[in-house]
Amino acid sequence: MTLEVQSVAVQRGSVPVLAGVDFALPAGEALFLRGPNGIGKTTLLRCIAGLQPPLSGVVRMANGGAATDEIAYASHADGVKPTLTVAENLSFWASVFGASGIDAALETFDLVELRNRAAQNLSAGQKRRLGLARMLVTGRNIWAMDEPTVSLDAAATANFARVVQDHLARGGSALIATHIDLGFDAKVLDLTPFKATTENAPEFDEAFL
Ligand SMILES: Nc1ncnc2c1ncn2[C@@H]1O[C@H](COP(=O)(O)OP(=O)(O)OP(=O)(O)O)[C@@H](O)[C@H]1O
Repeated sequence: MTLEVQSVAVQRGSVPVLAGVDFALPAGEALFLRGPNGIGKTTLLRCIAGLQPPLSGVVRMANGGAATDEIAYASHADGVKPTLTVAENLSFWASVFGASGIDAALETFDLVELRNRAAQNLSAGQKRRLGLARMLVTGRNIWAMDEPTVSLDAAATANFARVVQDHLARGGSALIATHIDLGFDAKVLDLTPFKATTENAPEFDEAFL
């Protein structure tokens, strides 16, 4: 269950952002994506999650399967439906992914007392916890997460780190764009050297600009 990213180039708004990104993410491991603001962490995660195609290169499972069938993606925007309650949001996602049961996810992210509150009435940190609880109910093996600890307090951040480590111990994997130290060891990929230039983004038509 290894995710392979091979020679991937990505663009945003028709402008090449990264080129030549290569890594493998085996089961049981996490990889932290780092780099300065605007380097392309979000763009790369969106590509790996299947929300936009790569300019070139390949994202796939080592066993030949489709990566998009294995990945659950938590974006900046949380993917939370504002008018549904906490429980309804999680039940909705459980049904989308064919999983059953939301109780463990509610407990894990300290959402039990908030289960009947509309998501639009949650605080920023509570909403973020709901977005992360969604990862659990998908039943997916690979969690791709973009700045998952934004708005979380210290206790919730530590809890999130434990949840990810439990996920890894069960054979899952995690690809996490984060500027903070989550307090557990994982490989780090600094994207700075992969910043696209017109030389290493050969499919970019400069005359288009
Ligand atoms: N909708 C858009 N249209 C055009 N360009 C965009 C769009 N969204 C982002 N960009 C640009 O694409 C580049 C990569 O942005 P991206 O959000 O992937 O970076 P990031 O590494 O995740 O940044 P941060 O650390 O600030 O979250 C940036 O230069 C950004 O300004």
